[in-house]
Amino acid sequence: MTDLQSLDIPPGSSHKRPLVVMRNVSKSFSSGTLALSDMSLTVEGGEFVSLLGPSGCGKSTALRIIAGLGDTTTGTIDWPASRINVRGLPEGDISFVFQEPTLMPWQTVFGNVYLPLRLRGVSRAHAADAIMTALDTVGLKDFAKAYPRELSGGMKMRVSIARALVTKPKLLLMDEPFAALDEITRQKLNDDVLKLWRDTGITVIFVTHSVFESAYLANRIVVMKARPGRVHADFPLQTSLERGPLYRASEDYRAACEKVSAALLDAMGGEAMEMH
Ligand SMILES: Nc1ncnc2c1ncn2[C@@H]1O[C@H](COP(=O)(O)OP(=O)(O)OP(=O)(O)O)[C@@H](O)[C@H]1O
Repeated sequence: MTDLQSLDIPPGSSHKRPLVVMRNVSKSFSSGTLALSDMSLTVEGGEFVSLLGPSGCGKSTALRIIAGLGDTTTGTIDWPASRINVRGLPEGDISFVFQEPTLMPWQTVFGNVYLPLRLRGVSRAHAADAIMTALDTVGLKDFAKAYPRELSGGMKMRVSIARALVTKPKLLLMDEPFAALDEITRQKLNDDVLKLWRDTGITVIFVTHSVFESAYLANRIVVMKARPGRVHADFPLQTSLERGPLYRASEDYRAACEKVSAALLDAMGGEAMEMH
């Protein structure tokens, strides 16, 4: 095992400047709901951060604000390592994967993955290599001509991930992407995302309700507290094991689940919590 692997840091990742810095962000909706209050979070290049917390604590709101899909009421989002466009966003550097795969049923897998490049004016012929590489990354190279209706739920989610990767983003934002899938498919996709993270050095912020999923995936856990949403705990999860079947059966993983679970329980003020 190399030194990098033992530190659980993917090769090729940059640790010089933070990728994104969220400073004292508050968000009020017109309904009067204060969804986030004074939230600060700095994410370094190459991290796999899991954002975890009780329902309604503002996880999706925080992720959407980072993606530029919603404004802050107060506070700032900075991108020290990126070139910023006129909208204040490192547009090409961010991709978002939602809970639903949101594929266009009338388009093939290839056509669905092409969408972000089509929106940038790239011709189909010029985009073809990037599309096939993204499909290869998620194991769907042989399904380029298939339509979404021919795919299982897990395969549709893979297409959604390929579509997010086709622009080669630095930061992948994932909002409970596997919550609707069965447990075996979810575990398989967890392994696929880990492989992707290790192979590419991409930075991931992954929202989940699941203690088990966050303890399996992340090398940093950020637990949020509700009403109003804010960061309650922020800690690293390190292991000398590569995340995979051995890790899933290990004492390190059991201890990680316990640690994450205790932090979540604390964020919920000791309310009864079901582990899932
Ligand atoms: N567009 C909106 N308009 C008004 N209120 C909103 C809007 N979006 C979210 N909220 C409210 O903001 C708070 C935070 O919501 P958010 O969806 O970010 O939480 P969450 O932690 O992602 O929840 P969950 O885990 O249930 O998905 C909630 O009280 C929610 O009702």
